[in-house]
Amino acid sequence: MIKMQELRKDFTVRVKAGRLRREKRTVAAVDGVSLTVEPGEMVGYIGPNGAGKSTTLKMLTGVLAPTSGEVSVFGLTPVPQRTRLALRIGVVFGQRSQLWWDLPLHESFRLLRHIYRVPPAEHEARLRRCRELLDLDGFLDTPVRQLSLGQRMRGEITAALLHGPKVLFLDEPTIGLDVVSKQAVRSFLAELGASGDMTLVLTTHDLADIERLCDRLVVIDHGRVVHDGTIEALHARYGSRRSLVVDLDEPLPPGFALPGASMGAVEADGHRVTFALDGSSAGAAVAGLVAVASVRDLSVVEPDIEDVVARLYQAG
Ligand SMILES: Nc1ncnc2c1ncn2[C@@H]1O[C@H](COP(=O)(O)OP(=O)(O)OP(=O)(O)O)[C@@H](O)[C@H]1O
Repeated sequence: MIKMQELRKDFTVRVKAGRLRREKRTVAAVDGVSLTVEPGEMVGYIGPNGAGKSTTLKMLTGVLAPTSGEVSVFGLTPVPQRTRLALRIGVVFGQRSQLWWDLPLHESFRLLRHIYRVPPAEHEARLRRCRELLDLDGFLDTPVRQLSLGQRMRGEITAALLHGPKVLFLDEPTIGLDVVSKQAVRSFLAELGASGDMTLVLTTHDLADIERLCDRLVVIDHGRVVHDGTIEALHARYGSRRSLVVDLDEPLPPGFALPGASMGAVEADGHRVTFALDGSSAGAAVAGLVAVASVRDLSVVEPDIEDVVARLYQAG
């Protein structure tokens, strides 16, 4: 459905070279990316600032022509076939609005129906679903320029879906949103993805988006793919482990060892101990522990994706 083969985008920039002189330099924003995305996948495309995420999305949606390599979406080449492609994809770029600034939100939706020539019944059905799930009714009559960022983003996502695309590209859909809007957007996208017939590619700096939404994580750095796989695969690659934190009535005896787990931090005079779960399940570790110690409280802590990704960026 989406194919990129050795995709590359160079920009020429002018950089300072001495007090007055400026010289031209070529920056490889995307440096040979090859990826295939199958129908129904939900792909998180992440990377540090300037890694090349937005540039990739712009090439996928026909905004920018690649310097070299190949890109196709539904078998269409985005730049020359941009109009045909636009009928089949939805695009949400935080900084570029597809809404009419001075018109009430519902007027933008009406105009989009005419532009895309969507049959009224289909338009109504899609809009109804978005109104319900994204809770739009409170601000449908408000001019777009008066909407909060979170309200506008909910409007943008609706606008991107009204013509019934099967692929949705989103660039930072939750950036700057308040907690409620963030939650609404995430739940909505999760439901959209769960339907199985929508392909979703999103860039984000918020890894909670990825954990909630994406079954595949592509990490890009300096224009190159440095990881492509599930979040679990990323944890496995970096040796991240779940940990078991226990509060004890009495400290453990000296030299205590728990099979399948290694002891980490010991705090509160030995009354709180953290074990990294190496191989065993949390249940087996807990059973081993309660057999020898009086456990007051415990929790299993999942590995932190922020940590793993930070390590990955550093390695990159
Ligand atoms: N129009 C442009 N002209 C010159 N350089 C550009 C242009 N657009 C992007 N770049 C450069 O290309 C590189 C990749 O930028 P891009 O916006 O794709 O990164 P990003 O991963 O989306 O970053 P961020 O997370 O900060 O949005 C950066 O070095 C950026 O400065």
